Amino acid sequence: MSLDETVEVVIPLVKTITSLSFRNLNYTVNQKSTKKQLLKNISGTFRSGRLTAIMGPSGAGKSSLMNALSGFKTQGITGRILINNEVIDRQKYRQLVAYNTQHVPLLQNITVQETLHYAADLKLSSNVTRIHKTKIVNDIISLLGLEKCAHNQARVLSGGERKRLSIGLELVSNPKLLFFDEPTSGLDSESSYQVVSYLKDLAKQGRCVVSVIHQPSSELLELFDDIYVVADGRCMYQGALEDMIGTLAGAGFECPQYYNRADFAIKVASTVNTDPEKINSLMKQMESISNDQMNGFHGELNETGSEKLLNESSRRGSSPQYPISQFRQFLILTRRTALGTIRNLTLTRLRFLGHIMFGLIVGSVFYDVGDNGAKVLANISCLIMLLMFIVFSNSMTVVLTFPLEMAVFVREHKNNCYSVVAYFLSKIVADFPLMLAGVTCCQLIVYYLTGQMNETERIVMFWGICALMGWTAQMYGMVAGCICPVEVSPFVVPSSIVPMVLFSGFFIRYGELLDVYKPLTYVSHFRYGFEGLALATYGFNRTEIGCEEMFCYYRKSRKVLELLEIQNSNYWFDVAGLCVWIAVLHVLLYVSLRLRLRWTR
Ligand SMILES: Nc1ncnc2c1ncn2[C@@H]1O[C@H](COP(=O)(O)OP(=O)(O)OP(=O)(O)O)[C@@H](O)[C@H]1O
Repeated sequence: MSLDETVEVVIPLVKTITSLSFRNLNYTVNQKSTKKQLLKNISGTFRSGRLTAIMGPSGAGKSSLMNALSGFKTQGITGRILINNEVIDRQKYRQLVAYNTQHVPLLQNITVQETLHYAADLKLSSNVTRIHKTKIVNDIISLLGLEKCAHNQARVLSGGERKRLSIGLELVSNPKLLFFDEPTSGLDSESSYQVVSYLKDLAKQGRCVVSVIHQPSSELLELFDDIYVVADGRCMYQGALEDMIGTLAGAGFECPQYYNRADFAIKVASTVNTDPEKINSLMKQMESISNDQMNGFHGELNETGSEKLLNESSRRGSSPQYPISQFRQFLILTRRTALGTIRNLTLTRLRFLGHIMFGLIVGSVFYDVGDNGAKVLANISCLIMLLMFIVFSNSMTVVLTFPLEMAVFVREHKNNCYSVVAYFLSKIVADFPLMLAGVTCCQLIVYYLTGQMNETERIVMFWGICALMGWTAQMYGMVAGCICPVEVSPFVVPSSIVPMVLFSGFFIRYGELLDVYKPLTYVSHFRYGFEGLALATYGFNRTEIGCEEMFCYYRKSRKVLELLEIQNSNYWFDVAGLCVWIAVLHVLLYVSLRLRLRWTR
């Protein structure tokens, strides 16, 4: 943990949560050369069994408070978070909390029911039976009124349905603490009322439910028990809804008759800079209430036996980080990714048919050039074309689909659903077969239509290089999709691949390069791919090339190898070069996933 990460999260060892308190929370971010304080020594308490609304003007720090309390952000945050006045470790805290952010990313091609099932598989212990999980999922579907769309894929859901599904995802593990960031944004008044009613039901069942709410109608506001108003990163009011107007009036802010109470509170909070004296005294009053509450809880807990609870929890020992083993996580994620890929019919079909179409087009353009001494240059061009297609098609499709999956990965990993290793391995395994199938079809069509040598060893060697290039390209796309923002990666991938093509040995030979560029040929995976294909085609004791003309300059394959300056090259060296590339890209992908999580801390 870095030095500035001094949040002391006290994760309770107790089964029943009665209160979540936070003391002197500060949240500071670096902005250019300065530091900006988003939360300023803010304190408060949320009780279970009650639905609490966090309100405040835009930019007051509501989402920042949620991010800090949910543990989704840890960098730059200091202070204490206590549950039942006990300090708990971060790991346990994350297991108790569910955080529904404003925009929950969903896997587009998975249905509502499947999404909840996968969440149950990942979040519930493997001791929970399949039947029990199905019951939990069905209960959530009916609780949230999702029966009508249970078999719809996420991409066709309405805004309200998406919202309810995202809430359902948090309910699967029956968390004790639930945070929602504007769960009604984008919903009509009726859907908003429904969603907040669900939240109220959840709170009534004994959970601690806190929701940021933006300008609620009077009817919606009535559903909340407690209100927490944030103004400029500080607490301006906390307490019961019915006491709010009285408290504000006591501080000199009189609410006009028939005025919406939420609007009035936000209006008062907006005067934080214009009427600082009155607001400051209100904030001081709230701070002293917070202190009193903390002291009160401390007494309460001592009386009701927090010691007993602590002893009980230590007997139970510390719980593992994830509800299921990493191997099971890997299996579930692989299944889910594969299902998503198969369901993405447009892209999957396009990708597969694209390979076949390309094979047919290139094969017919370069028809029968493989064993023709007069068309050697055309055959070599065909090889580089094939490689370019394999690389661009496999890297670009991944680069466009990966970022959305990344958003899901970040959310689920932060929710303690699975490890980075499990996700990393599942991603590699699940995407591999489609790539291999496409590349195999494409290269076989090209190989036969262009009339290359019909020798098993050559066919296998040719296929091996194409498969390794496809694998390299796919990994390359994943790394770029993981590190770069989605607006940048479609540019980064082609523009970084083109220089590799330049040093492949096709456009300019090794001997013709300036000395300064020569080392780059060892870095270019196109060099290994192109050289490997050329050797599989013309190397390995291939002596004569067919010739239908009177004279063919490239009658001997040795001449072709000399033309390309690869007469002394070794096919297995090229295979090794590509394997090194693949290994490095795997390491890079793992590091990028970790970096991605770090950037969102
Ligand atoms: N990473 C960041 N770097 C710099 N400033 C930030 C960062 N995150 C948030 N802010 C700023 O902090 C302030 C509080 O942001 P926050 O999102 O918590 O406000 P909010 O009350 O949730 O607003 P809204 O109701 O508009 O969503 C805003 O002025 C915002 O611009």
